[in-house]
Formats: sequence, structure tokens, C-alpha cells
Amino acid sequence: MLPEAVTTPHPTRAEAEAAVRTLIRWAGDDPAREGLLATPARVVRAYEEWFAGYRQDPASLLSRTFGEVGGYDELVVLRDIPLQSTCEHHLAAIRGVVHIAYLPNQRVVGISKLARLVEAFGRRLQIQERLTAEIADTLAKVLQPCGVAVIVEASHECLSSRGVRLHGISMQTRRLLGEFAHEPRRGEILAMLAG
Ligand SMILES: Nc1nc2c(ncn2[C@@H]2O[C@H](COP(=O)(O)OP(=O)(O)OP(=O)(O)O)[C@@H](O)[C@H]2O)c(=O)[nH]1
Ligand SMILES: [Zn+2]
Repeated sequence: MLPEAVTTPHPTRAEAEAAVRTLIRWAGDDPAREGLLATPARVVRAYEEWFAGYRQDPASLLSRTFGEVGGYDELVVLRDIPLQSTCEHHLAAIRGVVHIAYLPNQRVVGISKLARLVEAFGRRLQIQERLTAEIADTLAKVLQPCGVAVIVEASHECLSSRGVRLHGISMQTRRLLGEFAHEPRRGEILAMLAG
């Protein structure tokens, strides 16, 4: 589940800070001036938060499930889970929301774990399509529900702050599995989540 990059040798903190100093020089400033002296250390610490997902095993987040659901077999829907991610092409921010729905198969998972799953995949270098697929596929594999739907709506700073510099564009991606891949569940869940 963890990407290959995690298995390659990890740079030292000093190497990572030197790389930040190089980027500061590339931006046109002087990493030796007072205001920037502590910046490489701060940026490296920030990277540990922004990319904490590489140190998480998303499947294990879903390992605790609850079976005493009183026969509940209808939709479980979590809307508007905040998404913070980073585009793998430009290292620019991706911000948005994720909607997750599943149809339980006797067992349910704690709702916070769905948000943690989004965070574990979001806090990596991503394209939105893969992020969407990874969230849905992990839920399907671990929970084995009757259906999974994941919809991601996000804006990409690489579109707004550089390049075409267009604001107000949001991208929607979705993955529908199991019963949600077919009517009538498909229409039902899309009407509910993708409006
Ligand atoms: N499909 C997809 N594309 C993305 C995502 N994030 C960024 N991109 C796009 O990735 C593409 C990379 O294209 P390139 O031509 O290699 O890079 P570029 O010259 O910086 O492209 P421009 O952004 O058009 O200036 C761009 O079109 C981005 O808009 C994503 O999550 N999914
Ligand atoms: Zn980008």
C-alpha cells in the first residue's frame, strides 16, 4: 500500500534543509538573511505534517469495526470531509471536500476513521483521480461493504496561482463500487452527493 518512494533511502534533515535553502536562492532571495535563517528548519517540519500520510497505513485505520448494528443495512454517508492535499506535478495545494458513502455488510466502521482515511491519502503527493480511487478501493477491500461511493470536489492551486491562473475552478472525481456502480443505487447516491 505504501508507495515505492517510502522504501528508498530517506534524506537526512540536514539534506532536506539544504534543499530548501537552494529553493530560496532559486526564488531569488538570500537564505543567509536573518528572516530566512530558520525557514529551512520550519519548512522541513511543515513537510512532516503535510506529508504525514506516507507514515500511515490507511488499511489499518479501518481495522476496528462494529458488528452490533441492529441489522442496519442502509446508507452511511459522510459529507464534506475536509481535504488537504498536494498536487504531485507542481507541489501546489489541493483543497476541497470528500463525500463518502457505503452500504454496510453487517459491520460498520467508526466515522472518524473515514476522515482519517482521507487524511492518510490526502497527506501525500497526489493527483485527484488516484486519491479518489485509493480511498474507495481501501474502503472496499477492508470493510467489504455492499457498495462504496467516493466523490472528491477540490480546487488546485496550480490552476489558480500559476500557469493558466484561473480562479473558481473545481474538479470533481468519483469512484462508485458494488451496488453504487449500478442503477438504482447509482442514481440515488449521485443525486445525494454530487449535486
Ligand atoms: N488529471 C489531473 N491533472 C492534474 C491534477 N493536478 C494537476 N494537474 C494537471 O497536471 C498537468 C501537468 O501538465 P504539464 O504540461 O506537464 O505541466 P505544466 O506545463 O506546468 O502545465 P500547466 O499547468 O498547463 O502550465 C496540468 O495540466 C495540471 O493542470 C490532478 O489532480 N489531476
Ligand atoms: Zn499541479
